[in-house]
Amino acid sequence: MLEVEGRLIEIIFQNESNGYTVAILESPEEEITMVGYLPALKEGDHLLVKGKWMIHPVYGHQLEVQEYRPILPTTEEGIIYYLSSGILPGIGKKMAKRIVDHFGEEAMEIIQSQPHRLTEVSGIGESKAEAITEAFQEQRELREIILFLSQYGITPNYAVKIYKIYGENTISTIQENPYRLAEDIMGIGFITADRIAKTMGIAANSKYRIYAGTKYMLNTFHLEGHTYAPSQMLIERTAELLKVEVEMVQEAVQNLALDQKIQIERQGEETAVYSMAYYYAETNVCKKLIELSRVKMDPLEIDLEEELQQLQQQEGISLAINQKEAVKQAVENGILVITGGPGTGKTTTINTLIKIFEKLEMKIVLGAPTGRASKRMTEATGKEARTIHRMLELGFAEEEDSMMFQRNEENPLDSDVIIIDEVSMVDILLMHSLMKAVSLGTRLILVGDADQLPSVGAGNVLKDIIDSRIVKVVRLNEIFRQAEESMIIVNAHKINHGEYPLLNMKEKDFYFITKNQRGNITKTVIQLVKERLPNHYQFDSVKDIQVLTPMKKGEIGTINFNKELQQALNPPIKWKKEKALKEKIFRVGDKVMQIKNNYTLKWESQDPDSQEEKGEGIFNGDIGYIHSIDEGDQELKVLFDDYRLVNYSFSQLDELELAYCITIHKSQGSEFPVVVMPIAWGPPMLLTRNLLYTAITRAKNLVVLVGAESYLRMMVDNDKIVQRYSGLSYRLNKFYEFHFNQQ
Ligand SMILES: Nc1ncnc2c1ncn2[C@@H]1O[C@H](COP(=O)(O)OP(=O)(O)OP(=O)(O)O)[C@@H](O)[C@H]1O
Repeated sequence: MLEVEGRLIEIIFQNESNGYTVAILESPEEEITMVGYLPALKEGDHLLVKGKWMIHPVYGHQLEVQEYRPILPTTEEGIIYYLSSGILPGIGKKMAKRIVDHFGEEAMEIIQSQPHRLTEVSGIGESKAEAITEAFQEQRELREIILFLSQYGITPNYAVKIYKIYGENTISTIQENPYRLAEDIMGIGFITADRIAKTMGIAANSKYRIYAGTKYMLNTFHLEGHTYAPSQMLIERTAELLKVEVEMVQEAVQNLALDQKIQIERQGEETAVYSMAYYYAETNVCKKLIELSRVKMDPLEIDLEEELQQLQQQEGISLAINQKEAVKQAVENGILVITGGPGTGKTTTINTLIKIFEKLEMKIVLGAPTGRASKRMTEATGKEARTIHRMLELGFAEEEDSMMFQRNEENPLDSDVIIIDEVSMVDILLMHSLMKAVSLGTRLILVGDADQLPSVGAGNVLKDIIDSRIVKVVRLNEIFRQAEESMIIVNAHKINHGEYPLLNMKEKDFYFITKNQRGNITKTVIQLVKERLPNHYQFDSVKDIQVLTPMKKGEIGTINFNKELQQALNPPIKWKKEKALKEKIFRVGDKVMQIKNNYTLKWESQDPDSQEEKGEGIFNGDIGYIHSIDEGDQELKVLFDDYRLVNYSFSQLDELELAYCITIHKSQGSEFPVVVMPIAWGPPMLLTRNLLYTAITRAKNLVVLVGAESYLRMMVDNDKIVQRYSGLSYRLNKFYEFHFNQQ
């Protein structure tokens, strides 16, 4: 291998995320073009590089760098160049020259080992000497760290993040226990830390590895939706992952519990293992639910019966018994759950409650877990509803650099009544945050359909509360005549009860098109979306019709459908700009979805009548359209909800996905005029009753299912709900039994 020492005089190109660089190195003999992964280098750096020559078809001779090491310059000229290159604060060319005039070729050595001597140079006082020494030290450390970590495939961006946390101890910390990276650095997980550890020669049965592996596995349970892991299962899965003895993991679990890193709790027959955050969330939610359910609310200064009479007359409706019951309980209790399927009058009940509380000039706050659900709630009630995150004022705390809710036990929501819709989507951590911000004496009304898919995050919150006997629950089970007109609603209830839906009734809104082959299913879905439904019903192919599917992969998965639908609805045209990202292509006009909550993404309103001109936050599940693509600025703009325009830098595009077709899981909390869904074979855990139920209840005007009826029946019959390990209902029931026995 060739070895060259020289000074980097020009960086021609540098990819910030992976450090790939093309640069010119000036060696005593010649100027060399070098290429390779050379992260965090700056012009002026002195390097020793090792590599080999290659000939690029366009650029000619280049040195392909395989290894490099920053070295300190040794010649006087080199030292002046280095010191004045901007790396050190307050040193320009003149000062650099003065330092070198004073110390000669020893200058670098002196700055490193006897920095106090810098004050010998005229113009450098104590504080300046200190600042120079510190910056010099930092530069050197950072570079050493970047180099050290690059051996393990860690990009410079992460190296800088790691350095910020461990500082000068970075290398020793990682050498001692690389698994700390997984705990301390956002974005580095157990798998990466384990790879580093292996390269470093850390033994497979090292206690650090087993601790970290156990925590990783526990977190995997949380990601799968469980608030705890059954102890035996956790131990076995971890031992299998790490390929170590079960006894070793058993010991690790005990030690982690002794160190209060995890919590072990006996729940009846089960031994439950919790991460601390989930343990606190679950126990505190439980405690708050009990407190809220026991508050004695002051009676309202109205005659409720009379008020309801008047309201019913005004609105021209007669509330069902259970709706009236819901209103009464909401008034009398600190907390109430109102649950029911589609068309059972939940929204009507919410509206009645709002009118009653407003008449008494009580302060009401409305919220829902997602952007789309809160928008729907706003439309249905005529009152502003916000996402729970907004309601709790998520923001940067002054002294922290992480996001926190500004509404909490010290600064609770200022409201007499809080109504939350679509509670089935609220997970245990969000419920915990909400509970903290509700003060006793406020009426909390939770509304939702417990038969929808459970929350994406861990927990079974709504179902557990309903099963608990602690919190008052009113079930709405009457389907109103108006709602009964709709086969979507009738069939949703049928499916929920395990009955097969009625298909293809004349002049109705629920259709099944039989296609037995997958290729034909895809073709038919595309025809429906592109031509048949728009021609027959005047629906807009892109804005009104949503294709939903259980899965991502395969012929009827989102990836394939999006490719096909994009080609059919928004094909490439010469003047239409596009941006390719891995396998995806984003094109102007494409329908896209934000796939994670981003609270800091800024939007500007395009609607002159809108009250808010700008704001922040685009949420998981928000759907928009690509408005423009600018290669020069490396930006792509998306218009959400017809008025919020958002700039995505190209590096943020992994937050977006094409949304002509989305998974049913992602559709939770949203509604669309038309839902088209392929029905075909898939993994049985995906072909379930409540997935089908969730899919069809997303449609307001029309459902079209395309595929084989046998699979439709299979879905209706498959009422297996993947069990979620959650201790909320156990805890609430324990309290109930205890309390009951006391009385
Ligand atoms: N007491 C009532 N008498 C007559 N019609 C009613 C009554 N309550 C609700 N409805 C009507 O039934 C339909 C469904 O009611 P609503 O929208 O309140 O139900 P929902 O449970 O919120 O439904 P979804 O979950 O589908 O939004 C509406 O058309 C509504 O006007």
